[in-house]
Amino acid sequence: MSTPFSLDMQGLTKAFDGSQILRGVDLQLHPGERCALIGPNGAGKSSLFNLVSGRYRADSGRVLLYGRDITQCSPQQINRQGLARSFQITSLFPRLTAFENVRCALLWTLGYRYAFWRRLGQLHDASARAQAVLERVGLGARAQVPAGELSYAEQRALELAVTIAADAAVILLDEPTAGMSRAESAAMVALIREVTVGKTLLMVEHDMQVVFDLADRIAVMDNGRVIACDSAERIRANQEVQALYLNRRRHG
Ligand SMILES: Nc1ncnc2c1ncn2[C@@H]1O[C@H](COP(=O)(O)OP(=O)(O)OP(=O)(O)O)[C@@H](O)[C@H]1O
Repeated sequence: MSTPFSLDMQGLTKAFDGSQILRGVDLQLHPGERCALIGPNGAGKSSLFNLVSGRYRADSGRVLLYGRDITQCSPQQINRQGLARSFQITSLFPRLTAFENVRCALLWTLGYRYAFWRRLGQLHDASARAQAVLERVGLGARAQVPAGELSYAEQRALELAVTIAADAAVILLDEPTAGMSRAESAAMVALIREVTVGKTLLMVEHDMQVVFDLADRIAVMDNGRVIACDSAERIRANQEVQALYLNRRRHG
């Protein structure tokens, strides 16, 4: 059955040790749109990412990727079906070069898709692609530098390269500009915009400047639910969202 949604989250719930963390998350994303996921600490944003990318199993509800149910799939199966989640810097291999890190990610995604993966031609393809992806994120000249020796901003760009390497249609980024200076953050926003053209982006982000610069829609999570998902203008005017952030300021 055809679906207008690239990513469709329906009634997702998850509890840990008896405490309900996700309480019925509904969120639908269209192909080609960029959506920022915001909300207070503990709202459930990372848990939702973990669930959509297969790291956690939902207690109930469904996740559809271009209409295909991926709720019970493993992270690698989900990845191979076209959803990539950003790896944190901590999951880069610091002693491997930038090039080797991207190539490893490609092999992980593609490795089982082709029966004759070990054929030299395909290894060569992966190498060429890894270099091309590094060029795209501005790290072409840094390809042979160990990841651990790159600057912080370069490591974040490498993290992005690793995420987009296999050309997934749906990309989940977790605070891609956290810890960056304003200038680095602006450069990262430009880069993300460029590499996600035509793709679906769901991005957890606390920096509202980045959110407003990049997102077509903003989804607001609170207490395990998406309470609103709309344009920046409408989210700003949304009374429930205003109350959430005003309350935080008063109590936080
Ligand atoms: N594996 C787990 N086991 C137990 N509790 C968990 C687990 N993962 C998340 N939680 C709990 O779920 C709640 C929501 O956390 P989550 O990290 O999803 O929120 P968040 O919106 O991403 O917050 P932040 O913005 O601070 O990262 C927290 O109370 C957290 O302790």
